[in-house]
Amino acid sequence: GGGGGGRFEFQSLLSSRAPGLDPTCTRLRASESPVHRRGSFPLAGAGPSQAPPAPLPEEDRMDLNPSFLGIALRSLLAIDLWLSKKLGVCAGESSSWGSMRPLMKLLEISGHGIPWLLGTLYCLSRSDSWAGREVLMNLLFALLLDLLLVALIKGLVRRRRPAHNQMDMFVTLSVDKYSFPSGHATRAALVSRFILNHLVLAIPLRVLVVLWAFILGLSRVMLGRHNVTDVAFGFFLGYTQYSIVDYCWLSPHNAPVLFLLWNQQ
Ligand SMILES: CC(C)=CCC/C(C)=C/CC/C(C)=C/CC/C(C)=C/COP(=O)(O)O
Repeated sequence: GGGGGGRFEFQSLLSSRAPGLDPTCTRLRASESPVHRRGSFPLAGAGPSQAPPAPLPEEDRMDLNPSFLGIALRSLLAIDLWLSKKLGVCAGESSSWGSMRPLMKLLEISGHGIPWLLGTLYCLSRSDSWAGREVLMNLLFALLLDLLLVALIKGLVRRRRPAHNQMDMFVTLSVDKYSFPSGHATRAALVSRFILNHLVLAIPLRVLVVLWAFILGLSRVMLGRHNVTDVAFGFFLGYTQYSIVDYCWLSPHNAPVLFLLWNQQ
């Protein structure tokens, strides 16, 4: 509104902030906005001596000054969605790189939980040395920990997979309808760090392991399964999981029962 009434309304909103409200941002209460107040204008009787109004429920407020962190997160999210859409070049058969889709799906299977779990169990059953069994037992523990943590975070965050994803994945768990974090990216980082630390490999093979992890992560975005941030956080989580496994390293000294039980198989 124009004139003194309008100016007074503006001042009263700034100076009579309710003590319970966030002091870092000016909140405009919906019921006090000029739109809602149209009937009660001008505020001649509502002077500064009047007691501050009681805070309204959260849903009745509007942030005029979102925090720097909020703006940064929203911007990151917008860039994430835009970049992920641009990189999703194998999301469908008719996409620009649609002919590469079968290769990307082969990569997908190379990082799937089932081949890794079954492969580890098979090697454990064939291993005839204590040292080999110890490493494989820890790899099994790492893979199971990974499945558990990823399922937990996916269930908590519940971020939907990108709209351009086709849900045609090989055996999934119910939480795999969610995309944050990428289970393939966590496994890629975890398993490659594990292999690099526990297998003696020639340099070209070590490079190949790192390349596999990186390309597997990239293929998740190219297939349209994930946004870039799902994969980036997946790599971080998988890398950290290895540190947890290394810290809790199972051995015949700290987990004798586990090793004895396995030996009786
Ligand atoms: C064999 C043993 C000891 C236990 C089995 C444990 C178990 C529940 C295995 C399930 C494996 C499974 C179906 C994993 C899902 C892998 C997957 C599709 C992840 C999704 O990856 P994302 O990158 O799309 O997030």
